[in-house]
Amino acid sequence: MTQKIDVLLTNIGQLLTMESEGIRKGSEMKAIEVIENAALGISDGKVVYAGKMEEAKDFKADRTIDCEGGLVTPGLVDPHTHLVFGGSREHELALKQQGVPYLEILKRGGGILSTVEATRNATAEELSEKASFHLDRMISYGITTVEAKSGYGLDRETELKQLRVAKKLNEQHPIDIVSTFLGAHAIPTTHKEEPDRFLAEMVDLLDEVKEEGLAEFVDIFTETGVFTVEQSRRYLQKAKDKGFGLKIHADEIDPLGGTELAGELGAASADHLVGASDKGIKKLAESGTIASILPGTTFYLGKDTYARAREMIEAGAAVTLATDFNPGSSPTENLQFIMSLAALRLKMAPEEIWNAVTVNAAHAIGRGEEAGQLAVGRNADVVIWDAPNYLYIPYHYGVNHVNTVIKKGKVVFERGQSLEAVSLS
Ligand SMILES: N=CN[C@@H](CCC(=O)O)C(=O)O
Ligand SMILES: [Zn+2]
Repeated sequence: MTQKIDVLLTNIGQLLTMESEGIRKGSEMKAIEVIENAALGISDGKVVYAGKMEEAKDFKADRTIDCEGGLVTPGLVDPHTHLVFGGSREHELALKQQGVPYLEILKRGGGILSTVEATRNATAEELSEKASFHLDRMISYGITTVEAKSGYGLDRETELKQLRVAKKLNEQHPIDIVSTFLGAHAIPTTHKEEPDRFLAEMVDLLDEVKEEGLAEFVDIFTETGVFTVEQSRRYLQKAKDKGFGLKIHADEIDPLGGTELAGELGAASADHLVGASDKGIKKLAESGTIASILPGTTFYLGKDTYARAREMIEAGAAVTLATDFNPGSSPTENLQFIMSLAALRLKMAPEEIWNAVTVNAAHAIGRGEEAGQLAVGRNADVVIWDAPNYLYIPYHYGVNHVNTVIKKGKVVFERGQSLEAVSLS
């Protein structure tokens, strides 16, 4: 019997549904379900069919999209970005080339602090227009859900301004935005000698952030010259008591022990982890805190040592990957490039990489039940790729392989001609 639906994707060479009951940890990250010669049915913004093409004959769709034998996957989830900020920092590239370290630029009042100044000076409209431009680019790269941190205000007014911009964009833009309060991103020059007083001011802001529904998570930069592990523990415990989920910029540059702290506090994720200790890795595996690895940042900071993803996976931890999109240490919206770095530098297997940017990424930002999978009944957030199979995306690096992006059943990005599929057929 004929069943009327809104959209039917036909002629899918490989369909990755990424169906998973929960977070994928350790060896589970190798699991991947591939349906060949598949079709995907969508109605009212939800997936109504994901299976073999020959079993989809009874669907009558308002719109049919021929995927030309290409790959179809869930929309990608980027679980760590600094989306809303003023200005840009291209002038820092020359300093980096001269060998000036990232933390030294910050110490001189540049780095994060220069973006703080630009963000304080920008109007909400200017910030929104700029962030919207970056969101459009993210969608074009296949990202349909993104986390966005504040942290370029370091004062009440500007932190709230950033978070309100993100909240409004979440309502207006097709992409789903999950907000994190990162008021503890750096010590402002006004509080240089009084980091504890500064953290107390940020704690005072938390009730307001909660009441206005401006953030679900609270994050802190635990790093040499920024906040100590002890300060981070006290700060995050207060945030946890107020009902926020936790995240930590942990062991990005110096191995201070932020990874252990994330596990100890039951954080949703510990992010960066380049200097994570053996003890920290063990703690991640035991605690269920997701290891959020940001290889684009290591690449852009010109480091040779990357986070020990293999050891984390082998210890049984769940790994996710993110762009860390920000104006200083990782100015890119291209999560596909991050997938290539994960293959080449982190030695992650393609199956692990796909689990990292879908299932685990969604869980890292509290969207495990909605995003990152194409099971019947879930949101139809879908990417149609100009690529013949899932191995192809990390392999052919540095370019955009997206053909079409569908968000909650609506086409939100279309490249038009399927260049790769044409040349690959
Ligand atoms: N390390 C701290 N925060 C960002 C960088 C922010 C910036 O440099 O503007 C990060 O995750 O890399
Ligand atoms: Zn970050």
